[in-house]
Amino acid sequence: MSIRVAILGYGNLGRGMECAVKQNDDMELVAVFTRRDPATVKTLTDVKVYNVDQLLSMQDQIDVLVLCGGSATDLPKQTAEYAKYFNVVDSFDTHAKIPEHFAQVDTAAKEGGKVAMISVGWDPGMFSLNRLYANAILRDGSDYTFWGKGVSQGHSDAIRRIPGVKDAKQYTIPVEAALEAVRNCENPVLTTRQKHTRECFVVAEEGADKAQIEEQIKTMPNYFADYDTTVHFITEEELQRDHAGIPHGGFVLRTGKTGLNGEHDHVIEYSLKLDSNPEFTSCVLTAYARAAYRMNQEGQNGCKTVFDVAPAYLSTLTPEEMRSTLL
Ligand SMILES: NC(=O)C1=CN([C@@H]2O[C@H](COP(=O)(O)OP(=O)(O)OC[C@H]3O[C@@H](n4cnc5c(N)ncnc54)[C@H](OP(=O)(O)O)[C@@H]3O)[C@@H](O)[C@H]2O)C=CC1
Ligand SMILES: N[C@@H](C[C@H]1CC(C(=O)O)=NO1)C(=O)O
Repeated sequence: MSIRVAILGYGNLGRGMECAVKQNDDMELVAVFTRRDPATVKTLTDVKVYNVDQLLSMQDQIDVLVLCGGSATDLPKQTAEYAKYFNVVDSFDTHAKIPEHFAQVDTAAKEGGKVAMISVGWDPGMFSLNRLYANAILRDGSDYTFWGKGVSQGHSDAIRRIPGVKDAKQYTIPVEAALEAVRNCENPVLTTRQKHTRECFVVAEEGADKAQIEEQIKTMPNYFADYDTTVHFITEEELQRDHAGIPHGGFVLRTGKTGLNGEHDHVIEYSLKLDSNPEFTSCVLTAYARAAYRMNQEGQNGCKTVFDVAPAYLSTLTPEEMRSTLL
């Protein structure tokens, strides 16, 4: 029997989920839910679209609800709200607020006897896993994470939530000299500001106060305050013409030493090069949706992160197939 998946929130990630579920023949997409008028939401497939006020009435038709809202303002409310009723997966990526989000979602999921997986994606998500593996293995070392150059969906979403902003895209740009020093095993000590810069392209509403929008972006805690940030105001046409894609990627690196006197240097590197940040992130969400369903079927409940999920839960392979093909 297929795992019945539903989506709440139809934006870049929602469209990515629509594609990702189609690539998994043990799953079916049963519905898309939106806070808007369903008639205004045009999907890629013939999946039915409902307003979110229909969601609870369809509880018995859904095995896993994937929350595709924004981390800045949607997921802090929605994940805990629906974890009481559904197995849920979200991509919450406001790193500084993950402990608080975990606590709220854990209470809700335990109350409902459901599994809730938070902060699933690539960072947080796959990059988190690789930071943990590298740190556990190379005990004497230094960790580094670099993103881009590419479009951060979380940062773009955060800008779009500012009053007076009609649309926006944010590029994260690694400081090449910092990346080179890390790859040369120089083990540099780098501040947040020394690793990345951020460049924003913003379409302002007619008559909006651009100086105030720029100030709100540059001082935004957890997103921009600790970075050197540039803001460009452009037209909707220019945004569509010059910034239509959502590519991204990055590296997790750990450089470390072994030997009784640190005789030998080692570099662990995990990298991603993504044509579509939302479509890749949705593929990660889909694998963890499978895991959430299976873990709940075993009687597990409460909030989980990628650290709590044994890899076998993610795969469609049988244990024998895994042992014969992946070991
Ligand atoms: N952990 C990770 O590695 C990653 C995490 N993310 C997270 O995913 C989040 C979502 O990103 P993304 O999908 O790009 O955000 P979007 O802005 O595209 O969508 C967010 C929500 O906004 C609403 N929305 C979308 N389009 C419109 C529209 N035209 N008019 C009105 N409302 C609209 C939708 O809700 P509704 O349908 O209810 O209106 C949607 O769920 C990011 O904030 C980020 O935090 C993203 C990438 C990687
Ligand atoms: N969560 C990020 C995924 C990566 C990208 C990123 C950044 O560019 O700052 N941080 O983490 C996203 O929303 O795209």
